[in-house]
Amino acid sequence: MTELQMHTSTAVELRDVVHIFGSKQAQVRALDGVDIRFARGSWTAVMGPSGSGKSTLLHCAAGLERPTSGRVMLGDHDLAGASERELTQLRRQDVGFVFQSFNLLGSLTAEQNVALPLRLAGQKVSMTNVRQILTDVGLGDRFRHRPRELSGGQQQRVAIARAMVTRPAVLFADEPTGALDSRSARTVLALLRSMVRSARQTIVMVTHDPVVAASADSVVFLNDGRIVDRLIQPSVREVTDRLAALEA
Ligand SMILES: Nc1ncnc2c1ncn2[C@@H]1O[C@H](COP(=O)(O)OP(=O)(O)OP(=O)(O)O)[C@@H](O)[C@H]1O
Repeated sequence: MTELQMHTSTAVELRDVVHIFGSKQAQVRALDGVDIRFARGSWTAVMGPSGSGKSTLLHCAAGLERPTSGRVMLGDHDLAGASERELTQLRRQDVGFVFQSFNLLGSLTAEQNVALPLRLAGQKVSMTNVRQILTDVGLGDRFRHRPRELSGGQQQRVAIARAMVTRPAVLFADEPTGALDSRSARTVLALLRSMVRSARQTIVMVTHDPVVAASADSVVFLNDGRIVDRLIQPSVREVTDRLAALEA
């Protein structure tokens, strides 16, 4: 049995999801009937041309955006029926995010930023654990630094540490290696792999980089708000070729 075949349960599922932005005169159909299932303990990269709907897919899957129609299941929870309060609770307990903009709080140190999701969820904060995660992302000597005292790549790693600290069932990441040099990117990709392998966490990641995408178990391709292909354990070359064909 392959690693992929062992994944039995579903972490996230989108069923016929449509998402329309804007009013009648200027409507954009960002997602146009998306059906996809992300198995527990799997790592999926989402790729596609600019404007194809990748971020919208991530936001709908994570419950940050309510789709215009269709259903989103997060584990056993149907997000369509969830109240704002239930959604907030789900996001705090079951979901981690890494955004392109990092979203760190400028007045807090790196370790305070990482500890924040635990505090918000009312969980006990172990500073040893927080510092271990910061050390894992290569910031063992930056615990007390504030975001403005860190480089863009270091801030991105704090954001990754913060998303990992609650050990979320699903981690959603938008360009998680976008601001990193190739060495830091490799460290982060190895961390993501270990989350999937040892803790059976699920990762859904948007990326423009074929090398990063090929680190995942599978790569989903979007075009004009529709899923047009899915490659299982592709090579960098296969990803590059498929993307080039879509962007042509
Ligand atoms: N808040 C919004 N209001 C109106 N249109 C939007 C909004 N957000 C996104 N869109 C439109 O929806 C479509 C999909 O956007 P989305 O950000 O999901 O694409 P993407 O594939 O992530 O793009 P990129 O690779 O450039 O980040 C685009 O045409 C975009 O202009």
